[in-house]
Amino acid sequence: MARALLEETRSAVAALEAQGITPALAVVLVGGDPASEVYVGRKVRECAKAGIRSIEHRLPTETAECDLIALIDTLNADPAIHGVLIQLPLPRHIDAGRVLDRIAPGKDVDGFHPVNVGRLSTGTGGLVPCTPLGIMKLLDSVIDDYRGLDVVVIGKSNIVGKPVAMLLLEREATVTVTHIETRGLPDIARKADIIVAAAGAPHLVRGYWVKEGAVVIDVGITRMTDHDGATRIVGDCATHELEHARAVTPVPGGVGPMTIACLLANTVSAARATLGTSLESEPA
Ligand SMILES: Nc1nc(=O)c2c([nH]1)NC[C@@H]1CN(c3ccc(C(=O)N[C@@H](CCC(=O)O)C(=O)O)cc3)C=[N+]21
Repeated sequence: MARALLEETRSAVAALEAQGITPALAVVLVGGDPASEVYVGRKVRECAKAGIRSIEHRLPTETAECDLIALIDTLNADPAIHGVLIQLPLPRHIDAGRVLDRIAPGKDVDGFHPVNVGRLSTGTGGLVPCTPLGIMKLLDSVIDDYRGLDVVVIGKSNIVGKPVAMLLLEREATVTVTHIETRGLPDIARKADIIVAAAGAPHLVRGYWVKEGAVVIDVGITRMTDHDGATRIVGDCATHELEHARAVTPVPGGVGPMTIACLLANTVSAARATLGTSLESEPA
């Protein structure tokens, strides 16, 4: 599915090119967190394949918050840049909230700006966070009517848990948002037609938590080191115990690649949205 979405995005990029717009994504990485390096590398590579121009800004860990803000202002003001992504986590001395608030909402391809969060919670458009968007596309491939379905979201993050709950509510599912402090989680989960596991707790969701025929989305990506020193990525679900589920997303190779494909799709949406406005704001 991620490959198909990237293919669609490539066509959409070509169509925009024909109208004189090359979609461009600025990716800002502060510090050298190894996982972030991997993700940013992947984003930049996929952009190239899709024909999206990507501009990497790598700043040292000790970058002052005001300098990062100044960079965001520059990117906001640059009409050739359509998307701005600040890779998280940021170093501790930087207030991530203040930084994300500074991104122009129309360029906020992560959908983390309060304006986009508000739009999502009122169902009034805006840019939607990439992981929740990818999760909905995955779910849409097996579910066509969400009305009245019981969904249990495990995890209450601003990046996954809360926004995916909003999207599912919009489809009139009955959504229960839980987290690691929730009491009786296995019993709550067992009622679900759909489980979205986004707690960042490896193999949290066991076989007996999952109802026969449920659809399970595994958002976890915990890096583990084996006895032999090899690293592997472990999800939030004990997938080998979920043979009775209707469908389970794999880790790796499930939600992660969809997240990146949706980031590119959001960049194209942001670029397309400038078409109407830039014509109106240009002097005749
Ligand atoms: N501003 C911002 N936006 C993000 O969207 C964002 C972020 N910061 N910080 C970190 C998280 C994490 N995230 C992932 C994206 C793709 C994979 C992915 O493609 N994973 C592969 C495996 C990758 C690997 O080998 O490590 C997979 O699941 O198959 C994983 C994680 C985006 N994030």
